[in-house]
Amino acid sequence: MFVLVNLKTYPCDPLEVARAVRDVNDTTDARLAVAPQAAHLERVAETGVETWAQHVDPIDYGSNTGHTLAETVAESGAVGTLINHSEQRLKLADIDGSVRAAERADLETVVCANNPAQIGAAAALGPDAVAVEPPELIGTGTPVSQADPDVVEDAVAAAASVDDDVSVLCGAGISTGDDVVAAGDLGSEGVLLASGVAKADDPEAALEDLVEPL
Ligand SMILES: O=C(CO)COP(=O)(O)O
Repeated sequence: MFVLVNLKTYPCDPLEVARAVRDVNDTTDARLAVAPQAAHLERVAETGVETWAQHVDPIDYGSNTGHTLAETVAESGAVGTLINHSEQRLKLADIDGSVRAAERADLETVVCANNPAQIGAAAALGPDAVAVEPPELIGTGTPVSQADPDVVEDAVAAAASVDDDVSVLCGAGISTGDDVVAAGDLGSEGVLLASGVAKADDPEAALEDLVEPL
């Protein structure tokens, strides 16, 4: 299972979480990675943890003030990027452009989507993976794998019907090892989570709990 920890703009110490993700990764067969804010990418990557960006823009080098260029993200040490997170929604053409920009920079891609229909559309753009995250469950602590198992199974079916090579993650409310196991049982190849680790008093303990049954 792939466990991708999105730090959003939570007021956590990104280096503390990065070191915890790195250290717990060394204890498990699961693959763990962290997605800090763009301004923290370089320092987080220097810890040796697998580092992802939260977003790249559908742009190339040039006059794009305030944008995030995929090549700069890669130079900062990221190996992948989220695209179209529920808190950073893009138009379809821009999702496509961001996937192409990430590919140009050799970044792995996870395109997020709200529901199975959008997952099918996202999979058609040829990312490495898609992630289904019902917005109403994000940050609630109520895991999508329990509250809405159909949405995960339907997302897996939607992606497979478009492109078998696109893996499916799920997210929203995931915070325990049981939630991760339930996600896997529904056909998900990984989970995307945030508050369960970024807002935990002890992020390393939270991560150990997440991977314990894997
Ligand atoms: O948006 C999410 C991950 O990108 C999910 O957030 P929570 O894990 O806080 O529900």
